[in-house]
Amino acid sequence: MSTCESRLFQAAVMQSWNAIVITDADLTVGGRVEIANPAFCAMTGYTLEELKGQTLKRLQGPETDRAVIDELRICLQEGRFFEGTAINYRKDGTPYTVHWSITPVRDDEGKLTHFVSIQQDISEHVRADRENRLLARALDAASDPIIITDTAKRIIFANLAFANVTGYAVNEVIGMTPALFRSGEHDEKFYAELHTSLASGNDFRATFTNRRRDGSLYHAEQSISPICDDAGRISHYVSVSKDISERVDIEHALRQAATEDTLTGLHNRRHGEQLLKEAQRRAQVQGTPLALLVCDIDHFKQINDRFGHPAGDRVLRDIAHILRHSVRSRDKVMRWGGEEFLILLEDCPQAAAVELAERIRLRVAAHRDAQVGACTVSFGLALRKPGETTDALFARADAALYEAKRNGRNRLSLA
Ligand SMILES: Nc1nc2c(ncn2[C@@H]2O[C@H](COP(=O)(O)OP(=O)(O)OP(=O)(O)O)[C@@H](O)[C@H]2O)c(=O)[nH]1
Repeated sequence: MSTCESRLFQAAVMQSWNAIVITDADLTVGGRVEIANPAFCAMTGYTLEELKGQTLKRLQGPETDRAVIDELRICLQEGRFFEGTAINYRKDGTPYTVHWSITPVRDDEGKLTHFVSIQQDISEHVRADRENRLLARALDAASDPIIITDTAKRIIFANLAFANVTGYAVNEVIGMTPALFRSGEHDEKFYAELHTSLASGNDFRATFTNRRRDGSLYHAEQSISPICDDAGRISHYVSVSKDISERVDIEHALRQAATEDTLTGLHNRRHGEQLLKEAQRRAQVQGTPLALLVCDIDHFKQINDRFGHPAGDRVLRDIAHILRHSVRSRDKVMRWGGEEFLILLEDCPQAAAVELAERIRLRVAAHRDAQVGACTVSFGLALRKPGETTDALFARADAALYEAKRNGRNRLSLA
């Protein structure tokens, strides 16, 4: 090697960020330090003068892993390369975790002359790694579902509670976006609010309806918060949720029980009265037509008497089904009493209401129950007059129904 090259190598060793120490190969005492660069001195706290001629055993201490040292010794004795990690101690007694790679150096005759050890203090890395593992274990132990996503909305962490609630294994959701759990129950406005809130650095809290792996839905009270990096830029989002399906299901059942007729699934009378009042108010304000169609099954008592109550119930359900599937989606069909139904038609002119009643009449007449056979329905139709109350409107529709019954049934009568 030329003098110039030698100078260059020396400069490289001295300026290296990695700690470099070179010992002789006399393993009877343990290899004495010949060269140590400034990074090594800074790491250990010893000066070159203090290290020179000494073995590196002085860096070992109570927590130094004996097994690693034994393996190191065997490797060096056999003149092999060694790589390993152990705890060493600085001059002031503080421990640090060091990673070594030690290369044996031989002379022209192949005789071992030195060992070059390149070392790195990885204490910070080990500490951060331990802390990360502890945090991951803590998140896993949390009973509430937690996920962390990156800015591309990809899931980078999901805890066990999340896996339990969704039915997905943790590794199945890593790399996916939360769109995987979309139920279709939320409109675009909901997601727009979510994105606006998070993009402006605010938390977003809402009750989400999500889809599990098996397709079933669950309800979660979810809080999503942005997490910022050291530069203050949003780098991740953490979502903590609480499965509230049981509560939502109970609330839903209670709401249904309060508003729905159990036999037919139509709006019940109590809820129907409220819907009627709301429709009447809208018609009043907007000046739009409001039609009320009262529909009653003809001779229903005879059906009960001849075929029994269960057959009567079946007919009620079938006719309710026909009514519901004959109207527009915005129309309201209610079970008003035993065999009497009310159809509320907002913004519906008389001709359209008459046409609808006729359509229903024909469909009911065409329907055959295996036991009961065919049955018919009669209608009374009233169109709201300006300023008319719901009671007065209903009374006129009911009177028209009475008229239809009196005139032979299976027909519509106009108020
Ligand atoms: N199966 C069954 N029957 C019911 C239910 N609610 C009321 N009813 C019966 O419906 C029948 C109604 O009889 P009516 O009011 O005399 O009327 P109708 O026999 O249909 O005669 P018209 O209306 O004049 O054609 C009664 O026998 C009630 O007991 C129900 O939920 N299920």
